[in-house]
Order: sequence, then C-alpha cells, then structure tokens
Amino acid sequence: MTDDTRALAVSALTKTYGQAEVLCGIDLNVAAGERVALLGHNGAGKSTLIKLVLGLIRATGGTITVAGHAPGSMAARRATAYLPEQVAFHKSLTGREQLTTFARLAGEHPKTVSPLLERVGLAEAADRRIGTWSKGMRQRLGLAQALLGRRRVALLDEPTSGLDPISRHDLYAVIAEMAAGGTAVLIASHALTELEARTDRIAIMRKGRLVADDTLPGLSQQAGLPTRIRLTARDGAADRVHAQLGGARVNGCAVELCCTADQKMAQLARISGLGDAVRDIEMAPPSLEDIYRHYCGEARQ
Ligand SMILES: Nc1ncnc2c1ncn2[C@@H]1O[C@H](COP(=O)(O)OP(=O)(O)OP(=O)(O)O)[C@@H](O)[C@H]1O
Repeated sequence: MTDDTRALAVSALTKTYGQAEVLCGIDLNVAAGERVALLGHNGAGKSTLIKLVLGLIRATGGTITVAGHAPGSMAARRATAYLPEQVAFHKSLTGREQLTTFARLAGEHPKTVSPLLERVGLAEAADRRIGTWSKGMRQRLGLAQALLGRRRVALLDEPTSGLDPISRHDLYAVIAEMAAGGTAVLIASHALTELEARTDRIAIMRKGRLVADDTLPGLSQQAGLPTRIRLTARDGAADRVHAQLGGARVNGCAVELCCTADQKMAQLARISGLGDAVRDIEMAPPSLEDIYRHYCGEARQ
C-alpha cells in the first residue's frame, strides 16, 4: 500500500492510562475502497483506537493520519464519517429534518436528503418523529448520516447491533457501495459470521496489540488451520473409503478428513480416484470464527 492510497494510516500507536498500556505499537492501514473488519475481545482496545482516529483522545506515542491529516483537525473531521454503536438523535425531529441538518453541516445540498433516505429504506418513515422509530431505523439514519459528504474514511462501531437479518443485509449493501465509491471503511464488530464475506481484510486485536492483519485466506494459511472434507459413501462403501483415505468415520456412512490449503487438490484427486464409492462431498474451509479463536480465543479471561 503506497502513501497515496492509504486513507487511514496508523503507525506504532500506543496509548496508556496511568500504568495500563491499552494500545501497544499498533500498525494499521486502510486503503481507499477497502473494507477492514476490526475484531477483538471486550477490552482489546478497538474503541480506544477509534477514539484516537477521531481525535477524541490523544495518543501516548505513534502517529495517525486521516486522509493525510492529523486526527481531530478540521480537515480530518471533514474526511471522516463515524457511526457509533449507540446512535443518538433529537427525538422530536423527524428523520428528514435531522438528516437535512446534518446535510447542511456536511456542506451538502438539502436535495441530497430524499434519495439518501430512500437508499437506507427510510422514505416512508422520513416525516415521523425519530422518537417513534425503532432501534434499527435509527441505525439506518446513522448510516445515512455517514453517507453524507462522500467521506474518505468511515469508522463504523458495531453497525449491525440490534438489527434484524434483512436490515443487516441492506446495511452491508450500503457499506459495499460506500467502499465502491472510494471510502476506506473500518468496521469494529463482534459479528464474525456476517463479516466473513463482507470485508476485504481482517484485523484482530488482542490485549492492545494487533495480532493479525490479512485477508481471510491469508490468515487461514498463516494459522495453518485445516479445511474439513466430509464424504458421504454409497451404501456399504464407507469402510473402503475410510480404509483408502483415512480420517474419521462419522454417522455410519460418512468419512471426515482434514487437510491444509496446499494439500486440498491432492486430496480431491485421491477422492475422485474412488469413483462412485463416494456419493457426496462437502468442504468447509476454516471460518472466521475458527481464525478468530486461533488468534485470540485464549485471550478471554
Ligand atoms: N478512560 C479510561 N481510563 C482507563 N482505562 C480505560 C479508559 N478507557 C478505556 N480503558 C481501558 O482500555 C481497554 C480497552 O478498552 P476499549 O473500550 O478500547 O475496548 P474494546 O475493544 O472497544 O472493547 P468492547 O468490545 O467491549 O467495546 C480496557 O481495558 C478499558 O478498561
């Protein structure tokens, strides 16, 4: 990643409170158009990192630049969208009034508001007071606010907490559009399953340190985690399949094998050599949850 493409650059970042070292030597870059998941156990330091990027607190050491600017500077704030976990709006305003206010503050024309409300699925509710809205609707309004002004960097803290599955899906679609428009998106979350297919890179924090930062396949490979292959044998063929391939017998007619990513093709060739003795095959590469457990499962106390 070159200096030009890094919308968010964090280098050797440390933060201490008294004797407690909350962040220790964090290096993290997010490029324009990239979606990075920021994972870690409770207290790992994710919110502290976000607060430092927003310029709400000062670092003890290291550097951060947001679109080339110092955190908290006017230029950095103009370049940043932030969606907190608990979005708070004026309850007596309607959604349209609230978003129009934000649009003005972001230097956007008020005519951008209606399409934006439509985009996040709030067109029908737009003229009702926010006080009557559900949590999911408020979260969508938060996302609409984050979409204003085409920011260079978006920091989303648990953006899907409290949302139903359809709303989660819609929200990730909007995040993907945001990234396609060139925004660098950092998503702090515990929702591993939903992040798996919806982010480009995974960064994992453990006790104030960044212990992993790569794509999902890259992390699987580094961690050496196995892909599980489950074969369902034809009637009466399970013993033969097991004898030829090894692994473990499961449920009478199935055999389960494990292999690393680089053994996968060779293993498939051996399986196809068994011809019609194998009726079905399922492959399960390491999930984000497996990877997360590998990097920080034992960090929980
Ligand atoms: N103002 C503060 N003074 C002292 N310690 C603090 C302060 N703010 C945060 N911490 C400590 O810093 C550590 C990291 O907290 P942080 O809120 O960044 O974690 P997190 O990864 O966001 O956790 P969660 O997933 O629970 O939101 C914790 O041990 C927390 O107690």
